[in-house]
Amino acid sequence: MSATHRPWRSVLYIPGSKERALEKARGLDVDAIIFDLEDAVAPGEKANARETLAAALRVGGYGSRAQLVRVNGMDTPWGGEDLETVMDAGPQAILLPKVGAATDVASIAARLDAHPGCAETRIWAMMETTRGVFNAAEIAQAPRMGGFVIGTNDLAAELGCETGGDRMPLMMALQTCLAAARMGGIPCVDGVFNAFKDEDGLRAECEQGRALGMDGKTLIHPAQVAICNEVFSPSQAQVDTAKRQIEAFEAAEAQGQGVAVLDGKIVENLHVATARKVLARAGGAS
Ligand SMILES: CC(C)(COP(=O)(O)OP(=O)(O)OC[C@H]1O[C@@H](n2cnc3c(N)ncnc32)[C@H](O)[C@@H]1OP(=O)(O)O)[C@@H](O)C(=O)NCCC(=O)NCCSC(=O)C[C@H](O)C(=O)O
Ligand SMILES: [Mg+2]
Repeated sequence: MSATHRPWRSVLYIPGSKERALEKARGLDVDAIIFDLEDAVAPGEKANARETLAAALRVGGYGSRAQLVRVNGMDTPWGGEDLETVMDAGPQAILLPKVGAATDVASIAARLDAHPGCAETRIWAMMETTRGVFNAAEIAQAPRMGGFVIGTNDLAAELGCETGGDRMPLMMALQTCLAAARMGGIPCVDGVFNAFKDEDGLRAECEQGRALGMDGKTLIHPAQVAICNEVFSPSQAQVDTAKRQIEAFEAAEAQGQGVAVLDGKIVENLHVATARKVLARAGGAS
């Protein structure tokens, strides 16, 4: 399934060091998993996490959930070894932290090009630095680029802004990254909601992310999954309309028409593209 035609509603971080969580994720109703070697893993656990994660990836069992591995930055003592270990597993995607420019991505893409097991591996970018925000458009079009994950914690820390409430201080960064992702034709997944026991707060932030146009949200705890899937899933009425729009357009096309009419409204190519995205968002992992 291509990145643009699959759901990205719920994207769960799992610390690479936690065997129990790695096991539990095989049964969770999430669209994607971020296996984390970066911030969820303490410095003293980095080497152990790398091996624990490599073993879990070899065993597999994550079904149709998309799988991203977040490595440590290449400017840290761990990034290089993370990348070597992860490349040997032939991952679907590598998530780079604190991407500041397209060249950060291009240098990793060149290393993937040289690795025989990584022909299909995509690179995702954590958008969580002010430099990254201002270079978002070029990053979205970097080689092998698969999508953006917003890092609201790092962004807020660098900006020195407050994160609670309506996230107004982050809005320029969120919308800039989202617009760049749309220009590059890649998914954009919102940042985490830290207070994982606050269901109302999570729901409100999911709704805000959906209203902004985010494809989904990153999560830190299994208890956040159901609310996130619910908010980012289209309603049954939206799914039905999307299916009918596609059918109507295909029927019109078969008769040599470029435009269909459904319920008194025109259906053109762009509506069909939106309808297909609605159906993609309605999908789930298994
Ligand atoms: C937040 C946690 C530390 C809480 O852990 P814990 O107290 O162990 O939670 P529970 O006892 O409630 O766990 C219940 C069961 O769920 C499993 N579990 C917990 N978390 C996960 C998970 N993320 N994935 C899969 N399974 C999980 C436990 O193993 C329990 O299972 P069972 O034994 O069957 O009952 C913890 O949730 C956690 O570590 N979360 C991940 C934190 C993380 O990944 N942080 C880094 C990513 S966020 C980030 O970096 C943001 C970004 O970069 C930015 O800048 O914004
Ligand atoms: Mg971060």
